[in-house]
Amino acid sequence: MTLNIGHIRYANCTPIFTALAAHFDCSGYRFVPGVPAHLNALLRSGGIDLSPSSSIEYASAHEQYCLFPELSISAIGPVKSVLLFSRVPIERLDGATVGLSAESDTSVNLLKVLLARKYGLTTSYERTQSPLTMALQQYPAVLLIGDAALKGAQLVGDWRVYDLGELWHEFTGLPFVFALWIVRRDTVREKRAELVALGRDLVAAKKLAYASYAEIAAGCSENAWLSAAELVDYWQTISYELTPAHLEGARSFFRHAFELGLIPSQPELVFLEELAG
Ligand SMILES: C=C(O[C@@H]1C=C(C(=O)O)C=C[C@H]1O)C(=O)O
Repeated sequence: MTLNIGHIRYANCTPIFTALAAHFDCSGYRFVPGVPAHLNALLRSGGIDLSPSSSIEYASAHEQYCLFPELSISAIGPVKSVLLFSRVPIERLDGATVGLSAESDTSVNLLKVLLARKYGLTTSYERTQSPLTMALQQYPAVLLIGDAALKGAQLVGDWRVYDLGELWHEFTGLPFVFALWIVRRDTVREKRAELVALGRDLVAAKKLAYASYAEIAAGCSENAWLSAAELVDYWQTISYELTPAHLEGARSFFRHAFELGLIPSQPELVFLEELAG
């Protein structure tokens, strides 16, 4: 039975997907590319079975989902690819309308939590698909994620750049979990054995990837716009683990999001192996 797996088409996912394809039998998998917001919608509707996807998507519909253990896309401090570009110091955004990446669901809510709780600001938000320099003519500040943020950081302009992983770490002292590996419970009922095998292979692929970042960087398409050394540095910045500290960071984010009315409830973090067969 085929497993339909979301593949975030960002550089942050390249190591694990490359290692999975290089070392494991992927003939039972169909990979569905997309940006996180698109993959979140596919997960919700059953268009895919599982994906590394926005942690807030898990929180928003957790009755439908469970998680793979030991895997995430997180940061313990700066992340390099979730950036607020701002024409004014962040403290001066009170009353402003901030432009938001249309690709993100977690980071837009992280920004809302930080501006409200760390800085005590009241702000409005609008989604935008405009390129950075155009968007910054329309909004005093713009949030980008993924490859668009990495590319934005290469531009020189009259703006400040705030790294949301770093701001969260300053605020809480905790890791921030941007993406979890989210699995539909429907799929667990139908394809548990395939999911267990994939979860095991992904953890092994992660470890193989750690040992071969330079080789993966040399062979991947992203090195057309980010040097191999910068890619390795980026992957070493990201934390792909899901330790108790990561879980504490996720719970803390969900608590703030719930208190601000951004999610309907505070979810339990339920893992695949905890679901009855
Ligand atoms: C670190 C990142 O984490 C991501 C951010 C996401 C979001 O904001 O919804 C979702 C998946 C991750 O790719 C990034 O994309 O730069």
